[in-house]
Amino acid sequence: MHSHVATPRTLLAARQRVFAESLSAQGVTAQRGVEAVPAPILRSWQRCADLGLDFGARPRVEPLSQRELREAWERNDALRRRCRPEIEALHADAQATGSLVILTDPNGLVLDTLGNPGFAGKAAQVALCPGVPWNEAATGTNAIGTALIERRAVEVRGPEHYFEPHRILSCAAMPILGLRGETLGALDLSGPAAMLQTHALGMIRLAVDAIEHRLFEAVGPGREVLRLHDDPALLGTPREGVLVFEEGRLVGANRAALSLLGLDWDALDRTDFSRLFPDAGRRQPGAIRLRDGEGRPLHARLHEEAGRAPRAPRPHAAARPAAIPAAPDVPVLDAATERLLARAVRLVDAGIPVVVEGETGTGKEVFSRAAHARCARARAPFVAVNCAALPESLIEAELFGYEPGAFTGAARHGAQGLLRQADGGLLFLDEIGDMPLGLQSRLLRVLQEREVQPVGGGRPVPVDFALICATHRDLARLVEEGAFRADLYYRIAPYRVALPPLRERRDRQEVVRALWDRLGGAARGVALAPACEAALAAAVWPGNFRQLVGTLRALLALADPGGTVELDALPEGVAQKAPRGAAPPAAPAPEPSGRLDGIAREAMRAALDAAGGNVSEAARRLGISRSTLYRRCLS
Ligand SMILES: Nc1ncnc2c1ncn2[C@@H]1O[C@H](COP(=O)(O)OP(=O)(O)OP(=O)(O)O)[C@@H](O)[C@H]1O
Repeated sequence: MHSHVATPRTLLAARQRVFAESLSAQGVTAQRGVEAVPAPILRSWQRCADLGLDFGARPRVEPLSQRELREAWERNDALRRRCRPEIEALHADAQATGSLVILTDPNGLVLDTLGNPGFAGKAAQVALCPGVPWNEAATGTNAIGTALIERRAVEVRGPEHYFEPHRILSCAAMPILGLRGETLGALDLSGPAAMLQTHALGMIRLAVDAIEHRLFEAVGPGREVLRLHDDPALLGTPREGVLVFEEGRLVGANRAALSLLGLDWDALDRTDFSRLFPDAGRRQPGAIRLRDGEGRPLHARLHEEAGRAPRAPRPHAAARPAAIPAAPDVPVLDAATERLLARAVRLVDAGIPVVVEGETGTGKEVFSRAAHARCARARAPFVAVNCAALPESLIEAELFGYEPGAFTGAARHGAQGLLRQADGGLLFLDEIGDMPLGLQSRLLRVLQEREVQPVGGGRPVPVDFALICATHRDLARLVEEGAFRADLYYRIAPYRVALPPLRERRDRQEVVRALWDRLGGAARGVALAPACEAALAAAVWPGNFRQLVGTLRALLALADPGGTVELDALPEGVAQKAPRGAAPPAAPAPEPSGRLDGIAREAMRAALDAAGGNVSEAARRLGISRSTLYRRCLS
C-alpha cells in the first residue's frame, strides 16, 4: 500500500507540472515535483502516456448493450455470487458515506455498482456504471484498472486520476485472486473526491481477504490444506495464510501465506511441502508447529479435504476426461439464500440455534455446512447426525456416548458420543422431527445445562457447540400433535430458515447453468442446447437439488467432450413441466448463426474464453488488435 503524504493542492501542482511537460518524452519519474505522487500512480501515469492517452480529453468509452451486459453477468456468475456477502456488508456503509461498492470482471469491466443513489448519478456522468470497462487502457489511471495491473490494493484520489473528468472521484480497489493467483475480478469503493474516504482501502482489503479466504472452503477431494500464521490468534481468520498441497506439492495459496514464507506465485507446482518445511517430519492432519524460511515459529493446522485423492494421471489415460464430481464443490446460492446464510452465521456466532426447513434435497445440509464454514467455529468440527437414520436403540448411545460396559455390545473402552465430538464446533441434527420423545428430553437437558451425561453413568462432561437442526416436517404441527416437545421446540427454533423447493424458484435456468458449470460442463466444453436447458429448468424436480444434480451428472457422463446435449438426451419424465406461474423465463432465442458477424463474434468469445479472459492474449491468438477485439466483442 502506498502512503499519502500529499495534500490535494501539492498533488494538483505535481500533476500540472508533470502533465505540462511531455510525459512520454522524458518519463515521469525523471521530472521535478513528482515526490508528492505515490509510486503506483506515477507508474500508471507513465503507462497511460505510453499508450498515447490524452489526459485533457474525455475518455472514449462505449458501454455494453443490455444484452452484452447480461452475457457478462452470466460469464461472471460464480464471481458475483461469491462476492455477494461482502458486497452486501459494504453496501450499507457505502449508502451512509455517499459512495458506491463496485465489482468488476478480471478486465475491469464494471459488473455491479451498489450504494448511494445520489453519488451513483454523479458516477454515471463519468461512465462509472455497469457495462463500462475501467481498465487503464480505456479509462487511464483509476483504482480498478491500476489495481488490476499492479496486482495489489490501490487508492486513487481526485487529481491522481489520469483523465480530468475523473477528478471528482476518490476510489480504492483491490484485485480478487484465485487459488493459483489468477485474477478473478476487482472490488472497489468509490466516493466523491471532496470527501476524505479514510477507511475505504482498509475496508476493501478486509472484504477481498474474506472473499479469497472462502475459496479455500472446497479445494477438491484428497487435497491437503495448511493454514498458518505466526500469531496463533489469527489462525482461523481470513488473515491466516493458506496453502494447498496435492500429493505433497504446492498447488494453491493465498497472498498471506506467500508473504509469510517469502514466496511468490511462481512457487506453485514446483515446491514440495518437505522443501518448504524441512523439519516438519510427516504430514499429519491436525495442529503442527512449523518454521518459516528464516527459522521463525509458525502455528499451523493441516486438514485433508474429504474424498479420494485424485490419482496422478497415467500417460495413456491423459485423454480421458476427469471424473464428474458427486456434487458441485461450491454450492449454488441465490441472493435470497445468501442473505439467509449471512443471518444464520450471525446467529450461530451469537450462540443461537437455527432450524433449517425444506423438502428433501433442497440443500439443508449444504446450507448448514456453508454456515459452519463461514462462522467463527469453522476450524472446529462439523458433526452431522441423522436422527431418522439411527436405530432408536442406538441413537442415545451415539449421541451421548457411553461408559465401558454400559450395554451388551458396547465397546470395551466406552465411546465419547457425537455431542462431545462436536465440542467447540457445530452440531447438525438432521431430521430432528424424527427424534423419539424420550431422547428429546435428554437433548433439552444438554442444551440447558451445556453438559453431557454418558449412557451408563459417569460424570457429566461440559460441552460447547453451536446447533443447527434440519427437518422436512412441520415442527410446529408436530408440537400441536404432541409428537414434539414444545419446550425443546422453543429452545431450538428461535430462528427458522425455510429453503424453497426448486419448482418455486424463478431463477431455475440460472441454477441449471451454474450447476452445469460447477459439475464440469464448461471445463469439458459440453454445452446444453437452449431447449434442453429450458426443459431442465421447467421440470418439477420432486427430489430438488439432489435429483437435478444427479440428472446433470448423468447427462455429462453420457455427453461427448466438446459436444452439445440436445433435448432428446433427457431422461423420460424430465420434460414434465412445473406448475404454471412458477415457470422460469423462456430460454433466449438462439442467434442466427449463419451471419458472418455472428461467427466472428463467436470466434472472439471462444478465444477470450481460451485465454481465461485475458484480452491481450486473446487478441494475439486471433491476430487482431486489442482495440478491435474490444470494439467487436466487449463493448
Ligand atoms: N445450493 C446447492 N448448490 C448445489 N448443490 C446443492 C445445493 N443444495 C443441495 N445440493 C445438492 O443436493 C444434494 C442434497 O443436498 P442436502 O443433503 O443438503 O439436502 P437436504 O435438504 O439436507 O436433503 P435431506 O432432507 O434429504 O437430508 C447435495 O449432495 C448436493 O449435491
